[in-house]
Amino acid sequence: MKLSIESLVSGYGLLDVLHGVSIEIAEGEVVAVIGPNGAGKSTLLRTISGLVAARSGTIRYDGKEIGGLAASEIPRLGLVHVPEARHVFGSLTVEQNLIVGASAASNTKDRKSALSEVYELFPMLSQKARELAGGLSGGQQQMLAIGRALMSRPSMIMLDEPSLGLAPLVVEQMYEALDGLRRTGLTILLVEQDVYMALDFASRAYVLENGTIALTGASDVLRHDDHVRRSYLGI
Ligand SMILES: Nc1ncnc2c1ncn2[C@@H]1O[C@H](COP(=O)(O)OP(=O)(O)OP(=O)(O)O)[C@@H](O)[C@H]1O
Repeated sequence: MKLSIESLVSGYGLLDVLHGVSIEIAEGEVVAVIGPNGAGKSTLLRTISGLVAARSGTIRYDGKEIGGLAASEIPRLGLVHVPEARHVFGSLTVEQNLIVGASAASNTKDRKSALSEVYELFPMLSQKARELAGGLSGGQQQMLAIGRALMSRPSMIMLDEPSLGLAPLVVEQMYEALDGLRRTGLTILLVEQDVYMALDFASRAYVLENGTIALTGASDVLRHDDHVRRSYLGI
């Protein structure tokens, strides 16, 4: 397994948010986590990437326990997280923002080839390379945040609600761009409130409710599940 999480408990202060979550993602899989507001989806990604400490349970990445590692060590293992808040540097150009994402250990040649890979995936970023990131639209900033994460050449990426705050047409454009990313064979864990988009994009999904996995299955099966239809698809 690429990522294997067992009985994960985590939270903030006195509050437990995840109450024993177990999920598995194989190499090259595209998996979504869906669920209502406050279910703990972002907390799950933050715990995997070391921003929130796990209270118990195990998190294995490429077979290695990463549960106790610092947030700065995890991207070095090839696992990157694009958080909900995009945090692009508005006063830097698009290209400068991308360079910030390159691994500190990389040399100029590595950076150049990482840049051209990102530009190939997201041609819009290449067209706007010399423009200030602050002038980009929300959707373009989201793509920049994803492009920046790709600069370290990860083997797995976690995306937290890439559609948040974007107009429906922009969401569709962004998922078209993400389709190229999926076709590279990268392992992807996607947290998404837009359940239609999530089930279209991922081959499998977990439904997280109140900090526990309520349901899991292939996207095609979940799309026809009564609970998913009633609670998330409004059918
Ligand atoms: N930094 C924090 N400190 C304390 N409580 C937090 C913090 N971040 C989130 N929470 C609480 O943890 C619970 C789960 O939040 P989380 O953001 O993981 O949910 P979510 O499923 O991602 O929902 P959303 O889609 O609203 O982001 C919520 O009750 C939230 O209020």
